[in-house]
Amino acid sequence: MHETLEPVYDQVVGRNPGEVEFHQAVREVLDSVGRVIGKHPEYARAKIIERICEPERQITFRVAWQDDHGEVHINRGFRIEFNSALGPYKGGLRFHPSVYQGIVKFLGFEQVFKNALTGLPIGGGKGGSDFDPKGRSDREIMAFCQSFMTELYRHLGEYTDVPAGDIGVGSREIGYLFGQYKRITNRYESGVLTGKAEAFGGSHIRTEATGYGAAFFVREMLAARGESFDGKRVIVSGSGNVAIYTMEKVQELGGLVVACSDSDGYVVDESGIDVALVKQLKEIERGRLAEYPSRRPSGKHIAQRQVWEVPCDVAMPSATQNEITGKEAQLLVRNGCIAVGEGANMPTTPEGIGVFREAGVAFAPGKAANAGGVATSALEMQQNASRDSWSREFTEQRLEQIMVGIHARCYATAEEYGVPGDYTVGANIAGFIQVADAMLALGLV
Ligand SMILES: NC(=O)C1=CN([C@@H]2O[C@H](COP(=O)(O)OP(=O)(O)OC[C@H]3O[C@@H](n4cnc5c(N)ncnc54)[C@H](O)[C@@H]3O)[C@@H](O)[C@H]2O)C=CC1
Ligand SMILES: O=C(O)CCC(=O)C(=O)O
Repeated sequence: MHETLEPVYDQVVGRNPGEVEFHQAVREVLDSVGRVIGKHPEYARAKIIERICEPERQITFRVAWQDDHGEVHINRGFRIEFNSALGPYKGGLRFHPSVYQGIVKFLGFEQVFKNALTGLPIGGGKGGSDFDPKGRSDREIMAFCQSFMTELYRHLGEYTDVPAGDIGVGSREIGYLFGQYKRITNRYESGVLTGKAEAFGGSHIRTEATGYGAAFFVREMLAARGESFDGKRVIVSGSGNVAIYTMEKVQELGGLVVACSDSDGYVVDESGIDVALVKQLKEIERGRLAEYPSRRPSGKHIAQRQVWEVPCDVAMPSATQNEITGKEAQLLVRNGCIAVGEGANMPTTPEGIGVFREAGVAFAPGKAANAGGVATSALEMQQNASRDSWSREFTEQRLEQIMVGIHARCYATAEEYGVPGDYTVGANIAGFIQVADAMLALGLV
């Protein structure tokens, strides 16, 4: 890290004790932007880096709700409104028992740079709760969402803060959240949430966007090395929203997806993962991957092991943070992996990234590779603002153009700063400069 940034990092650690994921995300960005500091003394004078690491607003609240047996539960809700220099705070909500301030803050911080990379007018934020949706009935999910929104609504607005989904939050939850927002405010404010169902203001392709976008980004990254998905063995972690649509698009682009996972283990299917079956198991039955082989005998379920042990050419981590440490990265490299595209947010630890860098593996960081989701959310906001609804084909074309553009921008920035092919540095610097310039222009606020 640039020597002038060490004290900034120490201050972040001191002011946010115990929030290790947030520290990790900040360190990665500061490691990259040290290259910018010498060229732009105006950023240091205006303390842009110190300001960019401090959320504009942090909201924590109680969420009380009742289960189907009448028992009362208390969860904690969060919204980190990180940076609004480029537009309203924009970023998803995560419902998972592991959620605490440090996770929401790291996600909000990453979101600021990711959203800048899309080139669209959106600031960065993130939220969620330690609520565990696993095994809950529809009515319980609705009760939780209504209670969550009953507090959060006062902080939201299409020009203020616009949440969407993330782990544990999909179009069902967004529907319940929107319904409660509309009821409390008596406003049909379509653009206040994205990821809505197409029946009431949702955009075509938003469901698919993060996964499709990640596949487009990796296609571009492979092309930059004279490679393609054609005939490549691909493994994907997770089997949720991002994983499913990553697999779907990779297969369309000629890759052979041979494995995917959930928190109980993984499925390997040498004839190619049946994505329609994974959708049925996960999106409709809300069940487990362990049931896959009983419906498709070419598949084998390996319990309590990690998908990274399956040999592949391309790995696309699409479940959660820190799932590839140095150890898993070494295993992937040993087994011949040549490219990694992060569908999840921060799934690779700094040690893992180091292993890939050393081995010359093409590596697409989440804040670039998974930006298609939030970019399509911004397209949803555009459609809502103009009371319009675009076709599926047109929306997917826009998504593809945006991903090609993000790839080109990260690639060119890495070259400009003397680290050709390093998309981590390219993404961090390109996103940072855009936000920093806007912050300078907006004055000391
Ligand atoms: N939904 C979206 O549009 C976007 C999501 N992301 C990121 O993609 C990742 C996946 O999100 P979604 O697919 O939306 O969520 P999801 O809830 O649809 O699926 C999550 C998947 O990850 C697995 N998983 C979650 N926590 C885990 C843990 N602690 N250990 C092992 N497996 C775990 C689950 O079993 C599930 O298969 C997250 O990192 C999220 O932040 C990034 C950009 C946009
Ligand atoms: O679509 C959005 O607003 C949020 C997507 C998101 O949470 C993410 O990019 O991590």
